[in-house]
Amino acid sequence: MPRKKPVVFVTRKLPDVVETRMRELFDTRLSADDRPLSQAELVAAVREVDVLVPTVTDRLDAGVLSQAGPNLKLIANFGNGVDNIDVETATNRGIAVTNTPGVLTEDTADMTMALILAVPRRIAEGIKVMEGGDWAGWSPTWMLGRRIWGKRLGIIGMGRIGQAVARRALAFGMSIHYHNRRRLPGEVEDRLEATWWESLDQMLARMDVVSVHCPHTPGTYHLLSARRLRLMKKDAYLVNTARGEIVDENTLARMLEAGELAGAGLDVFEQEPAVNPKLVKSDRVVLLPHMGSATIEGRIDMGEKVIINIKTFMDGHRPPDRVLPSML
Ligand SMILES: NC(=O)C1=CN([C@@H]2O[C@H](COP(=O)(O)OP(=O)(O)OC[C@H]3O[C@@H](n4cnc5c(N)ncnc54)[C@H](O)[C@@H]3O)[C@@H](O)[C@H]2O)C=CC1
Ligand SMILES: O=C(O)C(=O)CO
Repeated sequence: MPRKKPVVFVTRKLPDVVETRMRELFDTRLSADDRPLSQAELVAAVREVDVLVPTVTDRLDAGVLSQAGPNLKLIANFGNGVDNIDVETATNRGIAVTNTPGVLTEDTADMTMALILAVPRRIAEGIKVMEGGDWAGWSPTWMLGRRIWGKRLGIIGMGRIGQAVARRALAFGMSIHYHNRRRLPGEVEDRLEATWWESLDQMLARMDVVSVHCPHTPGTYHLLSARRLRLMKKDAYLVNTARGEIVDENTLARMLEAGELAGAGLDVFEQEPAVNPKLVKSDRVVLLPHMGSATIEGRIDMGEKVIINIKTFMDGHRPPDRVLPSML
């Protein structure tokens, strides 16, 4: 007799090709309307299904997980960051967690590099001028930004995305500096011409551009606290495509307003989709709606990873992208 297909609940609309394959392989319940689920809706889902496929917009906290039914064995996150899931509680309850690392590295690094270029070179302001029909012609002293070449880039979290950003920035003539939980092997440092800073505080005080690429965990919440943001040079720029919670957004907004930092490029925010109104008003920032990994190719690759993780797990093997609390 053929084995019963696992019941898989997908919280958001995924690319058609991914949904089609999921329907072929699993007893798949797709999102009826593409919107974040409420906590009550998540509870209803985890009570019933074998596998949940959430995204960054679904908060699977201890409260929700405590109500999981006996069938729930896997949370296969459609996303790299797992800060939307209480991995420890899930693991303690015998629910495995997987994510989608690697396939969105290059896309997110591209978007980061775009912000590293866009903010100092005032690209968004230039676009506004053109859209407003306000261009009075070239002038030697108008719309001057800051040169990228020769500047110091400080990367916080030199993992997959951090290193992919370093490769790009090196090609733009920036000098690469990084702070990471662990120092990289010598050959990787040599290839990236990267300087390691054991002290984040010391690195922050010397960089022209700081780019955030560590995960959001209890240990990195407000890693860029008010105190640390104030260590940055007044003419420095901050770029964050990791998670909003890593930066004290209110302090950042106040500092930008007061001219205590030159600018910021942000793809992620503390209370998404809400954005601090001071940031929205500021000419010193480029804001993006969490679109670091938003390519058609990337989203299909993420879907494939989710499918492989579910299939491997359901076939009784260790899924390739298992996340354990000790990894966070
Ligand atoms: N904007 C977007 O659309 C996307 C955002 N992301 C975010 O990017 C993050 C990083 O992704 P990957 O590079 O693939 O992860 P990764 O695990 O390869 O790299 C993270 C690095 O941060 C380091 N780290 C951890 N805690 C640290 C700390 N306290 N101080 C300094 N370094 C620390 C780790 O040692 C590791 O080297 C994800 O966790 C996710 O939140 C990921 C994909 C898309
Ligand atoms: O995968 C992630 O971590 C995201 O932020 C969305 O791609």
